[in-house]
Amino acid sequence: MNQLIALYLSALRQVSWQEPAEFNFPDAISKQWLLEQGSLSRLLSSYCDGLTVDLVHNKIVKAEKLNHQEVDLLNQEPCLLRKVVLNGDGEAWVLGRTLIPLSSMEDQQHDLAQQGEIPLGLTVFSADNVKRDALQVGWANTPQGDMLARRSRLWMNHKPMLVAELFLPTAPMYTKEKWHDGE
Ligand SMILES: C=C(O[C@@H]1C=C(C(=O)O)C=C[C@H]1O)C(=O)O
Repeated sequence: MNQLIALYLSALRQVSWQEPAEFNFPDAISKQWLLEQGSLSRLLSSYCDGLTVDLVHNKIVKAEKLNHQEVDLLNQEPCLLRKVVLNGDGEAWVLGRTLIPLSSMEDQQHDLAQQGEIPLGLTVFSADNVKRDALQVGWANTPQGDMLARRSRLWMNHKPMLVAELFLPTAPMYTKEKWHDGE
């Protein structure tokens, strides 16, 4: 793994997560991005010609490796740990770290362990029953400066996964253009 990505992932793990109602959002645009309820992959796709995924990690972690918050939000059980970089037109925009309990991968239409370089959101949000909850936001203190991050639990067919996302400096969230309206 690229050393910078490893540092970003470590900063993402150390975010002190806050409730959106108590968070001081730097501006309205970042607030809209961080509170997005639909698929982030879809939203990012609307800002570029090609959204691509670099899969940097895709392995099972033991239940004991989860921290207290993760256990509270999921369960104490082994998970698939998936780490990706989402690139818009070749530029690294978002780093994603997802924990998918093994029980959440059972009885799904797709084998999430074989997701590879397809954005997870495209698969999850194609399911009939999708819900997002437990959304929290925060700052990641990285060697390149502070970057916004969020974490939420996605339910796919009533089974949870925990997705943390770090918005890298070139992400469209930080560009000051007007909020994209799909035109
Ligand atoms: C969870 C979503 O999918 C995105 C895709 C990810 C992946 O491919 O691993 C990780 C984080 C997300 O930003 C989404 O689109 O909302």
